[in-house]
Amino acid sequence: KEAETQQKLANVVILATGGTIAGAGASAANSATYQAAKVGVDKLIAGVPELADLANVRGEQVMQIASESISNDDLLKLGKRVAELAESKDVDGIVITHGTDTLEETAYFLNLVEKTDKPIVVVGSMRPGTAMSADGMLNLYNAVAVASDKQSRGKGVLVTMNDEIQSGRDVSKAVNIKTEAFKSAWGPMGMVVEGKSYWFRLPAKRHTVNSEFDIKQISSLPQVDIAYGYGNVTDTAYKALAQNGAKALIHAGTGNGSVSSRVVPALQELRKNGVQIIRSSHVNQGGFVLRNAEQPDDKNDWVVAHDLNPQKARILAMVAMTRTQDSKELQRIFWEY
Ligand SMILES: NC(=O)CC[C@H](N)C(=O)O
Repeated sequence: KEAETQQKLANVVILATGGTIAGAGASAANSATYQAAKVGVDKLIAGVPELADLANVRGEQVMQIASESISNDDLLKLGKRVAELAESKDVDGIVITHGTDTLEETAYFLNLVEKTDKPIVVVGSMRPGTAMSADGMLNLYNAVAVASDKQSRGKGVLVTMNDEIQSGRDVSKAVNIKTEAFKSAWGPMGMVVEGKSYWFRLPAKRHTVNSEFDIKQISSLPQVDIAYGYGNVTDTAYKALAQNGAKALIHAGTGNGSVSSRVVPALQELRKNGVQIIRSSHVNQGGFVLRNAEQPDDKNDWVVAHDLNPQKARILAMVAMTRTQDSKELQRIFWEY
């Protein structure tokens, strides 16, 4: 009988990378003061025995770090392992446990480069498993539920936090400390309740199987950096980043990606020297940058990031620049993904 149920259940692999979902604090009252990336994947799985009702689950420890320390090489390593598993006949879905600080970057990266329609779900938690009202167990249960559900196929990389199913492209950490940390300007795609998914929206942007990018063809990512716009800003950071080897600079601009008159000449000069300039907005949850609004992008030969926040714009620029150095092509890619 047990063998029969196992056959019917989906096979889900949990790739663990660290973060608070693998965190541990000294006392149950430590919801914010604790060490991330302490608990191994087998212990995480053993902590939620109900996972066995949803899927045949097995775990792999890909790395064990706090997500603010994830490097481009880590992204490539994870992306390549996801692709290998997605090709395997006996894998139906993949869950990635991840720190929440850069979860949105990894989810968007995978959304761009994984050529599969199998569900890929990225999940984290805001409180360590040792804390009162820890959220990791339920978030993980929901992630495995979504990853084992055929309905989740072909919808791009997903994020399950706080009972919601979010698009990995759109979602961003908008609140810290609280468990309702992840929001999208365009709303969640659905809800997951007691192991069942309820869908309401589909992504309109190109992703996974419809993407022109493929992790198998990417062996390194170019250096792309971010500089922040604010009152009284100088061009020091922009120049220093370029001097240090940045192939593209993401301007984390004020408002609709506006650029201070003290910074404009440096960015024009850098573009002439071959550095791509990409204007985004650091407005929380709703930056929206249009070409030639605020700055003459056609004249300057700059690119706009549209609704992508600066950290997501960095991911797309890196992936795009593995294929093209042409600013018009880059702009097309920024409209389509
Ligand atoms: N809630 C979290 O996961 C944050 C922990 C840590 N800073 C990380 O991103 O991995």
